[in-house]
Amino acid sequence: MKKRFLQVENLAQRFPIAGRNKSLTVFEDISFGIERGEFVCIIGHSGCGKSTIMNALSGLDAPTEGVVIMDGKEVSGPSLDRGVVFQNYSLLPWLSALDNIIFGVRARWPKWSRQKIREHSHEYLHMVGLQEVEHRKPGQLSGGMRQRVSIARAFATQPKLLLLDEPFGALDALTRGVIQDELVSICASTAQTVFMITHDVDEAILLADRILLMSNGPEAVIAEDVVVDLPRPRKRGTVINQPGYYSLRNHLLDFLVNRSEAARTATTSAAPAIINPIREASGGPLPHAVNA
Ligand SMILES: Nc1ncnc2c1ncn2[C@@H]1O[C@H](COP(=O)(O)OP(=O)(O)OP(=O)(O)O)[C@@H](O)[C@H]1O
Repeated sequence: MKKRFLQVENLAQRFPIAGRNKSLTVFEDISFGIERGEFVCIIGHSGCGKSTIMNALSGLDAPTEGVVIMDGKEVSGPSLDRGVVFQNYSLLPWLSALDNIIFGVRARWPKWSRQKIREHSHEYLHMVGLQEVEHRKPGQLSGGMRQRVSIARAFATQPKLLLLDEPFGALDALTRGVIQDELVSICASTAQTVFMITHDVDEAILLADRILLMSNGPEAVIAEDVVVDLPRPRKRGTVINQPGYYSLRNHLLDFLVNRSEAARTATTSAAPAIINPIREASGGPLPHAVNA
């Protein structure tokens, strides 16, 4: 079997239940892969185990069983090869926006000169449009600006894999849209490999090459590996006009509303079924949108 850049093999996670001689099986026998340069989103109801999978990919937590192999090496702890952006920004409050990025860049390339580190960090602050506020500390920035600094810092360290855990969850719709557009263009220009958790079906369609659909927990499975067969570059305002957009969107919503519970017992194989709703629908008329 062809090995992908990131290979997740038979992952299981169990946590002891306090005061009981039992454990909680969050998921078992999860396998999937990601190609270099791919953008993969994972969607599933609250508590199904998305963050637990991300923790295993980042190396922050060891799985109970199974392995994660990145670029031929087993993930056995955190590494600067993997950048993580959380919902709550995790910036250092005593450093300016620019110094927060410099901090990450210096850790990544300790032998670089001060000037090179500064220029490189500047470039990424510029990329997210924050050059005007480089001297401000996180407490003097809006939530959206703070999240842009986090994203700039993560991209500036050029990790082999970028892990995004609902990075826009706390932002208002307008700011979220602006940063999504930035993410689309940064990913297009850097071919960054990304694994992202989101609850937002439209965001996943805008950004992803593939969307993994997770059944409800406990004992969750990745039931489907949905191909997002829409041309790039995608734009927020026009992607909805692409043929097949609503077939894809309805497929995802139908899973979340109607199928995510039963999928847990219906899925028998560790590798999820590969589904291409756009291609499947291309022969017939497009269905109407489901109200989200
Ligand atoms: N350290 C831990 N100890 C015990 N149980 C845990 C631990 N971490 C996670 N869990 C449990 O594992 C399950 C999956 O949690 P996880 O945070 O991965 O879900 P999620 O899909 O990311 O949820 P959400 O969308 O709400 O963030 C939950 O039932 C949670 O309570």
